Amino acid sequence: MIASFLRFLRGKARRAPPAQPGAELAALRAQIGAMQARFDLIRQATSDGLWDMEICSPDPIDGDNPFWWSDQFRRLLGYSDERDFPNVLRSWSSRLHPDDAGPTLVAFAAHVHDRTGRTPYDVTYRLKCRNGEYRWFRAQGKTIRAPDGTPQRVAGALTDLTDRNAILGLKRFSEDIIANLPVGLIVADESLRIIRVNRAFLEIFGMQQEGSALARALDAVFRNDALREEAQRVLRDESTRQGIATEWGGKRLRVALAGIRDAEERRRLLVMTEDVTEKQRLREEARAHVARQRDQLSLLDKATDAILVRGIDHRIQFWNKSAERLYGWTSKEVLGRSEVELLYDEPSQFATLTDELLEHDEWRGELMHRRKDGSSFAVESHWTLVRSEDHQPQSVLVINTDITQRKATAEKIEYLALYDMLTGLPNRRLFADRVEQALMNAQRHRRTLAVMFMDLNRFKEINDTRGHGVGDQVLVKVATRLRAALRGDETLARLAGDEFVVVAQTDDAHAGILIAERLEQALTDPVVTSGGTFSVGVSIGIAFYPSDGTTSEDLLKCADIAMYRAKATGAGHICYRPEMGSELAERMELARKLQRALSEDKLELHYQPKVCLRTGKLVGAEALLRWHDPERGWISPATFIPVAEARDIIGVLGKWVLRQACRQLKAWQDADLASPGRLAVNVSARQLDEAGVADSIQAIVREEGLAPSDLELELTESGVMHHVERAIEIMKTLKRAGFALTIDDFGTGYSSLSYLKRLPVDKLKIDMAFVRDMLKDHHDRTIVTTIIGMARNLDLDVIAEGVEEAAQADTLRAMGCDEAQGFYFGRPVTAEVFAQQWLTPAMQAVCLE
Ligand SMILES: Nc1nc2c(ncn2[C@@H]2O[C@@H]3COP(=O)(O)O[C@H]4[C@@H](O)[C@H](n5cnc6c(=O)[nH]c(N)nc65)O[C@@H]4COP(=O)(O)O[C@H]3[C@H]2O)c(=O)[nH]1
Repeated sequence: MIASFLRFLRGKARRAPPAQPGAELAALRAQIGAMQARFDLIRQATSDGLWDMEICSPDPIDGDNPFWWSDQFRRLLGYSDERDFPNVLRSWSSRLHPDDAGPTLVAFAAHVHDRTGRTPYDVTYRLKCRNGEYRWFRAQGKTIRAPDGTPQRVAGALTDLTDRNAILGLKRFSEDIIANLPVGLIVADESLRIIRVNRAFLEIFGMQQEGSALARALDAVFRNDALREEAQRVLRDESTRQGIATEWGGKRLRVALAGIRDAEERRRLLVMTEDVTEKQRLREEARAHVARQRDQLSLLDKATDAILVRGIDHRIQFWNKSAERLYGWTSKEVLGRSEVELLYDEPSQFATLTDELLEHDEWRGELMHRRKDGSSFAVESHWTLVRSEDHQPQSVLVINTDITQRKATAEKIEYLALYDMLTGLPNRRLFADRVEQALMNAQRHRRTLAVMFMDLNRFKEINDTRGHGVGDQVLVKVATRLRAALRGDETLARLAGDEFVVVAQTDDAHAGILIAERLEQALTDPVVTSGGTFSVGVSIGIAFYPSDGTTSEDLLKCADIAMYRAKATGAGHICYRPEMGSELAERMELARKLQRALSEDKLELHYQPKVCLRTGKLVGAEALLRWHDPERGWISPATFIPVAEARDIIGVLGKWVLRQACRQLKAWQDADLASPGRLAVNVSARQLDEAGVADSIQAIVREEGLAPSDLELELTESGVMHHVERAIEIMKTLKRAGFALTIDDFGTGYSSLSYLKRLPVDKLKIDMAFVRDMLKDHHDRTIVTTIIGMARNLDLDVIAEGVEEAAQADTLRAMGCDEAQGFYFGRPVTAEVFAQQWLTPAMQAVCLE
């Protein structure tokens, strides 16, 4: 525009016709003044900057070329006067943007030099303003040339593009935004007619941009009148309304309305529609996921195991309720803290295990962990490495089970496997191990080993009569005493019941015997329990390595055999001898058979008469036990009674005999027969060891309907002397109860006169060994005479047993013996035979003449 104006100016100037010089000059001045005025008007009115350069240099882009700039030109760049922006080309060229300077100057030079005038000058470039900011300008120019094309001057205008570009760009930008918005957008007029619609809207509703579809578009949004009314209200009030939920073709839509005004102040309705189907699906999925997770977490909370999740940085991310209970820290206290610092005393172990986990993705094992209160406890820990989708380690799921109880149980099981619960002593298994070790040691150092088998003497009876509680107390106290009697390298164990064993390194057999004596000594004092005080003796069998055996089984067996011998003989301890082996086997077999015979009621009593030597009349009978074994025939009580004593069968056996004898006597009494007198029953020395023996004897007699005075109890002299004090006590009780008491086998037990005086007995029975040979053996005769004299002095009756001949009976009568018993008067016979022979009136006395 400016260029054409310049053209017009120049054209006019050139076309002015020659006139009168004065008038012409005046006209010309007037014309120039008018043109100047018009030019000034244009210059001031235009927003463009004007420029002009006279070409006086061959190089049009020489910086020193004089240039004219209009004030507006300077103003566009922020300058106000010529001093800041001198009238030379450099003022302009030096302010070109470095990227634009080259092309611009080239275009300028090309235009000026092109004599044909066909190269236009119309360029866009950036110029630096006074405030340092670059602004876009469009420059258009035109070169005025001589007729031969030589450029004479070049002038043009500069238009500021920056603001215009910004407006146009903003418009384009906003249109781009609207077009590319993922939200469907409609602009509607006041009648709710669509003015504009964007692509997203059409996509949401599956429409093409054509009239009928667009007409339906609003219907699609405003499916109900309420919504339409709402839209009109928003339009009217220029308000906004968001979050309106509606549906279209199975899609869930969220609509927002806004009432606005356009540039011309007309009311417009913006309808923004978002397809939230997928978003809502994802939200619902996320909600379900969260709910699921919450459920899972609550399940994890219900788990009895401590479950935690730690990050790869070891910091705790999850901590369930059981973990809170187990460790004492709440979830709040531990989240974000390092598991290793919290639970581990040994971080190095944690580091090693973490390396293992990273290698194998899993680790399981036992660990010691720390609680909040500082206490340590054992856990079984299971670690699982959780990896991300790209297989990078992400976190570790840890499940910890408290195994304190399990470990304690395992330890207890282990303890029970090796130790006796009651006494805390090693049991059979551990003892066998210890013997094996001792054997290896003894072999290596060529030493002797003593293995001792011990059995308590009165234990079964204590257990039976006072109950297991008291029996246990006895065992515990005995164990304590035996242990105290041993040295540290001597092992004591309890095998079962009242069986204890010892293994000890010894220099010789004598050293072994000394240990046994120490053990016996330990039990000399009575054992005091809540159920009574008991004298508990012990029988000890000793076997030596290597003389008696080289294995633990052999040594124990030999010691066991020796123990039975000790028990049978009443000796405290006995060392094993090879011949004991077979004897024991036989005795054990016998004991087994005896027990069976007793339980099967295969035993019976025979009765032997006792006769008054003076009158020849029956004064009583002795009940004698008989056992007929189908294989071995009749077995003598002299054989099986010691076995019964050694095997603790004697208590039961004795009671059976007493009860049978009582029943028989009662039967005779109840029958219309002559009185058999007192019935004598043998009481074994071992029976006296039983607790409450006096009570049980009385009870049986009472139960069978007899009086103690109906019975005579025979106790062997040796048996009484075995535990004389105790025997005296029991005998006193029995005597007080009314039983007649006789010392059996008198003369064999070495009882001293002092003891004899204290024994509350009625009668002495001279052992048949003296009676048998008294007529031939002067020595025996003297003994018999002495015993009879002693009895007289002590005011006791005396009876002789084993009287087989009349001469013996005569002699005994002559000696002053009161009664006699023996084959001469009658053999032991069954109850029926005895009744026939002795209890019918005619048979009441034997003829002594
Ligand atoms: N050679 C010979 N022997 C005669 C004569 N008169 C009796 N005998 C036997 O001598 C033993 C007498 O019994 P004892 O001295 O109490 O000796 C008894 C007694 O100590 C014990 N005994 C027998 N029965 C019982 C019982 O029920 N309980 C207990 N604890 N011991 C019993 O067994 C021992 C042996 O009993 P038995 O074999 O029955 O032997 C009986 C009897 O059969 C005779 O003139 N000549």
